[in-house]
Amino acid sequence: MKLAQLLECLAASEVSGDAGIEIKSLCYDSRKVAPGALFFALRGVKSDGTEFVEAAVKGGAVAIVADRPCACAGVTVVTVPDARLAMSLMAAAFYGTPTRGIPVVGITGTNGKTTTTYLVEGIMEKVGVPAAVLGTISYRFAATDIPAPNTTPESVDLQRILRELVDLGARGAVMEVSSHSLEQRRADGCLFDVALFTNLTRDHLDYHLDMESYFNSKLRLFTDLLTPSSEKPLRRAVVNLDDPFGPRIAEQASAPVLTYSLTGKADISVAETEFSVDGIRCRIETPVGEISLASELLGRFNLYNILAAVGAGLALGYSKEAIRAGIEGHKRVPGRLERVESEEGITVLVDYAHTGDALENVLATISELKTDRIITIFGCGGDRDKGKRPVMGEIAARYSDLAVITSDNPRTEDPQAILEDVRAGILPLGLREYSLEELAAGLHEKGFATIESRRAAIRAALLAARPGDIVLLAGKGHEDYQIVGTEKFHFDDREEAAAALKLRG
Ligand SMILES: CC(=O)N[C@H]1[C@@H](OP(=O)(O)OP(=O)(O)OC[C@H]2O[C@@H](n3ccc(=O)[nH]c3=O)[C@H](O)[C@@H]2O)O[C@H](CO)[C@@H](O)[C@@H]1O[C@H](C)C(=O)N[C@@H](C)C(=O)N[C@H](CCC(=O)O)C(=O)O
Ligand SMILES: Nc1ncnc2c1ncn2[C@@H]1O[C@H](COP(=O)(O)OP(=O)(O)OP(=O)(O)O)[C@@H](O)[C@H]1O
Repeated sequence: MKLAQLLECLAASEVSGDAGIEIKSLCYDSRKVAPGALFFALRGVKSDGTEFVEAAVKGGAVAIVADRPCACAGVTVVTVPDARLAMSLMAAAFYGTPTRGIPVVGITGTNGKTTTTYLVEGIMEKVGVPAAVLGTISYRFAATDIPAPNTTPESVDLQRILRELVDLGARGAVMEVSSHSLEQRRADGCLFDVALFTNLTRDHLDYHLDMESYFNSKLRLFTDLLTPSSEKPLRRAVVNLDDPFGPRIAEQASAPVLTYSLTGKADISVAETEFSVDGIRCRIETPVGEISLASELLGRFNLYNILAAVGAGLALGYSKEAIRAGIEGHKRVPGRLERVESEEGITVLVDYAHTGDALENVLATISELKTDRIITIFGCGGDRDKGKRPVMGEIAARYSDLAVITSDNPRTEDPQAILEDVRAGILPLGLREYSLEELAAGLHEKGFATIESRRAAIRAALLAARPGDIVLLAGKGHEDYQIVGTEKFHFDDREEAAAALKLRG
């Protein structure tokens, strides 16, 4: 494609050099540049892309886009007000705007994005719209499953992947849109029909600095994303009114809003609910009538995800029947309260919760289900935030009949030292501390244990469990590895739990 053609999608640009040159690829990293590429010099957290212009040209770049003066002999230089925004819009144009003409749902929020994307995918499937799904777990469509280094890929990668999946037959798209990506304008260039807000809790403040900036990043999905053309502005916003930030999003959204709530007045609300270890049964009131459904998803926060998906389905104009069937038949969400089959009536759940907040959230949800005892196996990563260790210890012990502290990617730290940091949060509770041998003899009173090997911990916990108990394996979720030192070993909580259940005989 000619550079001049690509420039048509930008409102402002200044070109020095030949705009008639052919652009063969787009690139934002000089280490990956190919001959004929257009190189975007981006401002980064660690470095400044303009420092790599020479390297990019050496690698074959034929033109540069930058938002600061950046002279480079022999290549065309395009100066724009915002290089990241220009990159998004030009990437969409380069890949033929893959989101044009298909329904596209963008989901943002601190929690619930992954689960909600899977539910919306299920609904789309029921109306004959096979959808591409992009998020934390992978970027996928049909048999194509591309590993996801980021929740929302960089715009050049995002548009390329969307093009690939649409060419494979995707007729819709459901995307998790992270706050980082909104701040860095990775999603401008996507034509969203529906923007959905789940919730906003404290997270990522190392990057966004304060809650207000974090909120403002999320808000961009509902207000001022730019697209290569104005052909399809946002059609509908779907907003969780129970979150304190929800009403602010609803007020400022640029499209008509569909609200949902579990506790108050909203367009979508719940008339009846029943939570159990088998799932959720509920009767949902919507502007087009009631939807009664049963889902295998567990707990209150998944009811929020269901309401969000109902909102997306209604916003797209789908029937109540398709919405019900899509949610009831949804696919397993890897590592999000994912069940491991047990024939003995023990509910074994694998969840990705690896922060204090997430762990408390999951445990509070599980506690609402009618069960016997709760056993939690968890750990904290090495070479990462040490402050959360005692906090997670205290939370796990408070909610559980048995909390088993174990390893979760110790990396280059001494695993025992990490376990000690977690244990320090439990000791003040004065609970009984079980040794491995004592645990083998049975769990007689509330307590905790410290078992360094995650495999041994899972086995000990599952041997101590009895029918009616819930056993939560927290932290790893869909991850299938354990990092010890600098080595990565295969380790999958779901496989380990299945093997441990077999040992019960
Ligand atoms: C903190 C953050 O978001 N970083 C993003 C940022 O990287 P950076 O600022 O560190 O880049 P940098 O190293 O300073 O380099 C600046 C520029 O020079 C380029 N460069 C650098 C070195 C070189 O030799 N040559 C070269 O061209 C880099 O490719 C970059 O374009 O700009 C890069 C290019 O746009 C992004 O790829 C990168 O995302 C990294 C991969 C990342 O991990 N981001 C995470 C935090 C993220 O986005 N997470 C969210 C989900 C969060 C959640 O919900 O959990 C996500 O959507 O995944
Ligand atoms: N609506 C919700 N509110 C609060 N917590 C939730 C909600 N939905 C899921 N969770 C829990 O939060 C964690 C993340 O869930 P999920 O993966 O669906 O969200 P996410 O926004 O995609 O987060 P991530 O990008 O970290 O995967 C899991 O531990 C899950 O059990």
